[in-house]
Amino acid sequence: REPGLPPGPPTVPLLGNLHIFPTEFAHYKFTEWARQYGGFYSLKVGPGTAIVLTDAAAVKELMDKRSATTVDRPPTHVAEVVAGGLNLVLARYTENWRTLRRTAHAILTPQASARHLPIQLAEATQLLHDIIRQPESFYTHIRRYSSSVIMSVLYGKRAPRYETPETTAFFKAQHEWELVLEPGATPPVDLIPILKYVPARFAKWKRDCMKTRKLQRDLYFGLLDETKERMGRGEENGSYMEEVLMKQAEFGMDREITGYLGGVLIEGGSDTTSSYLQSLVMALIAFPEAQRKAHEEIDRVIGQHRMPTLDDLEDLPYIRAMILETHRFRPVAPLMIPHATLAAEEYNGYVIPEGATIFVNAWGIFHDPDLFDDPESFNPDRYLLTENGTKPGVDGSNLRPNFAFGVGRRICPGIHLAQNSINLNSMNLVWAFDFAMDTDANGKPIELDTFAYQKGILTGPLPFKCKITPRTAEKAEIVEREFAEATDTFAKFEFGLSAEDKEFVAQSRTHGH
Ligand code: HEM
Repeated sequence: REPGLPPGPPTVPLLGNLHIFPTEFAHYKFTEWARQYGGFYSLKVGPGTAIVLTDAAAVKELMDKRSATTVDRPPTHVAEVVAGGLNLVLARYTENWRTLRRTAHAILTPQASARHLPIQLAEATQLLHDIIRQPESFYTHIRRYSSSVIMSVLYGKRAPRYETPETTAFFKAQHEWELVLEPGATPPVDLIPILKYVPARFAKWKRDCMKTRKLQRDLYFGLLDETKERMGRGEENGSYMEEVLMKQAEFGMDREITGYLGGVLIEGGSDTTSSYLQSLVMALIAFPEAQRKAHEEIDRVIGQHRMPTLDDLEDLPYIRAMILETHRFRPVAPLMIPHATLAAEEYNGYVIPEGATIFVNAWGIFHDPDLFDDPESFNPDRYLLTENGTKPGVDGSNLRPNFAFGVGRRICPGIHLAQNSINLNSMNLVWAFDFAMDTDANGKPIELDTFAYQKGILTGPLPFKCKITPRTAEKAEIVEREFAEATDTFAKFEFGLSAEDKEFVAQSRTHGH
């Protein structure tokens, strides 16, 4: 460790801390180290340096205030090979990133996101309808919901079933993408660049990258061309990619970059929202007292005879607190997405070198016992006591309610669309259902493992079993009625459906009536 760097675990020659660098669930190890070395420490990764921030004041200063220097991402050779540097999430600070970001920002404003509420509402009703019919498949129903919303919003084309071909193609491409991005899936090409030049026939990782590239391109450009053709026929339905295509010149987007913008937004929008909602269900089961309070509030404010609407949220402080608590309890991106520095910075008397990777340890901050009372408990009440859920008397002003969505110039551009989905579905799920642990053959409840999560930089619960029952017969009827009434909204997004999807739609509508 060079002099001037913040402290960190002892290093060994050449490797630095590489031999102890966690390859999965890194946020747990990073948090353990934070309790030992403090909220601002360094790790040596071979010749490179990584800084881990587990201190909200340091995050605010370095990531938000000095975001002009901390806006970069570390080099990821795999992302270069697979997406030609055009993946907005992983792109370095380049002209292409700026173009992608500007366009994403322009089409994802709060006002623009509000225009997509009708399809979000309709899809959220289908989610309740699907869970009523097949409660045991709630996990995939939630995944279908988020994938269908993002496809509808971007390309004006929905996914009535989990098995809808575009959804299946996306999940397949995404799975391959996650595999090649997994630490250890490739030799350390970013540390030892010469490895990039091994011919593909000797390097399986290169062939895997090319396979992923093809899967992504087939899907992204297929959807883009379909949107263009639909516009050519005069069948616009107000989707985001229509807007991008119309303003391509104004946004400075060519075909290549436009295709990847759509693709990365499907990626960013699908499993993040579904992981969040799956975590919420898990938390409500594991912490029945929180569920009881949420039920009590929603019964009191909404009553039994109508579904909640987004406007109701204002009158539902406990539900709002529950929504924030879910972001804290199980953040979808526990280490956010690593940033990197464009120039050296100084902080607290230490140096952060140019090109250092910066991990914002959201997990470690959200689970810090000095900030949060009993951080391992799911307890929405903490957000009724203070704005950021911190213990009364502790300074929580370096946090903010949208902290789980990232920092500085890289903050999630999908935040408004995502938060609308989260708000709507959180209210709906609590209003409609009782959630309980599954029982064994003797009727004994089977405890949930609330740490059974997927590996990866974005994470959500592994599939789990539980019992979901509609709270009243009347509520189940209201859902069926609303679902039937959403037919016209759905119809605008149901073009080019496969024969199976058409059949499914016809059947579920009859059922709805
Ligand atoms: C529960 C929902 C979501 C959560 C918690 C979430 C969280 C995050 C986080 C933590 C980051 C990294 C920010 C950083 O590097 O500082 C991020 C980036 C990003 N998110 Fe989201 N996100 C969600 C939904 C969405 C949706 C719906 C979209 C698309 C419509 C989206 C698109 C993106 C993109 C494109 C980036 C990369 C931005 C960049 O690097 O400039 N996300 N998100």
